[in-house]
Amino acid sequence: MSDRIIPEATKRRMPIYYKYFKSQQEAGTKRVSSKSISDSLDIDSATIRRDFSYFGELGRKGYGYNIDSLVDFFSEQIFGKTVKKVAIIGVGNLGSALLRYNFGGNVSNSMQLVAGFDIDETVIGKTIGNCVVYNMDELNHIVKEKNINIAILTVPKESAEEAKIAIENAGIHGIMNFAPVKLTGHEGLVIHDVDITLELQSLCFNMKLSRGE
Ligand SMILES: NC(=O)c1ccc[n+]([C@@H]2O[C@H](COP(=O)([O-])OP(=O)(O)OC[C@H]3O[C@@H](n4cnc5c(N)ncnc54)[C@H](O)[C@@H]3O)[C@@H](O)[C@H]2O)c1
Repeated sequence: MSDRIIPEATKRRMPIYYKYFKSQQEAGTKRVSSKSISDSLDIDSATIRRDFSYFGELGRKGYGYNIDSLVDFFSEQIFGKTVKKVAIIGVGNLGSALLRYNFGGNVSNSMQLVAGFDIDETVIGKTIGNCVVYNMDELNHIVKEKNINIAILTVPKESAEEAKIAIENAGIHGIMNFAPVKLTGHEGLVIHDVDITLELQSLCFNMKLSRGE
C-alpha cells in the first residue's frame, strides 16, 4: 500500500466498496469497470480512481477490475487476516436487537458476534441470537477464551465510562460506542461513535439541498 495518508472520506467509502464487490461476486460477476462501480454506488469515477490509487495498481486501464481480487483485497484491508470477534456490552433494548440482527448474517466470514455482557441478573445466562449473555465479571476471561477484538457499547450513558475501562482492561482495542457520551481511551484504543440522530440530521440537510430550499 502507498504510504500516503488515506483521507477520512476514502476510509468511510471502503466498506461501501467492499459491500458492492461482495454482492457482485455473489451474483457471479467477474469484472467491473470504474464506470459501473460509479453508476451503482453514485460515486463519481474520478473519486473511485483516486480512492483506489491509495492502494496501488488494482486494475488495468480499459480492462476493468477483477471482482475476486477486489473482494480479497478489500477484505484484507478492512478486516486484516483474522476474523474479528465482536461482543455486545449492555444487552438491553438496543444490545439485544443487535444480537438478534447479527450483522444480517452478511459478513460472518470476516466478523462474528460471539457474546453479550451485562450486569443485570435477569438477562445474564440467556441466549440471544446465537450468543450467550455473560456477567460483566467474566469479561476478561471470555475475551481471552473467544479472542474478542471489538466491543459494541450499548449501556446507559452513566455506565459508559466504567464499561469502557472494563473493555480496555480486558485487552479489546476497538469500541463502537452508541452511548451519548464522548469517551477517550489509551493510545491504540479506537473508538467510533454511532449516533442515529446525526444521521437523521444529515438526511434532513440532504433533503433540503435536493429540494433547493
Ligand atoms: N447512538 C444511537 O443512535 C442510539 C440509539 C438508541 C440508543 N442509544 C443509546 O444506547 C444505549 C442503550 O440504550 P437501550 O435503550 O438499549 O438501554 P437499556 O437500558 O435498555 O439497556 C442498557 C443495558 O446496559 C446494561 N448495563 C448497565 N450498566 C452496565 C455496565 N456497567 N456493564 C454492562 N452492562 C451494563 C443494563 O443492565 C441494560 O441491560 C443508551 O446509552 C442509549 O442512549 C443510542
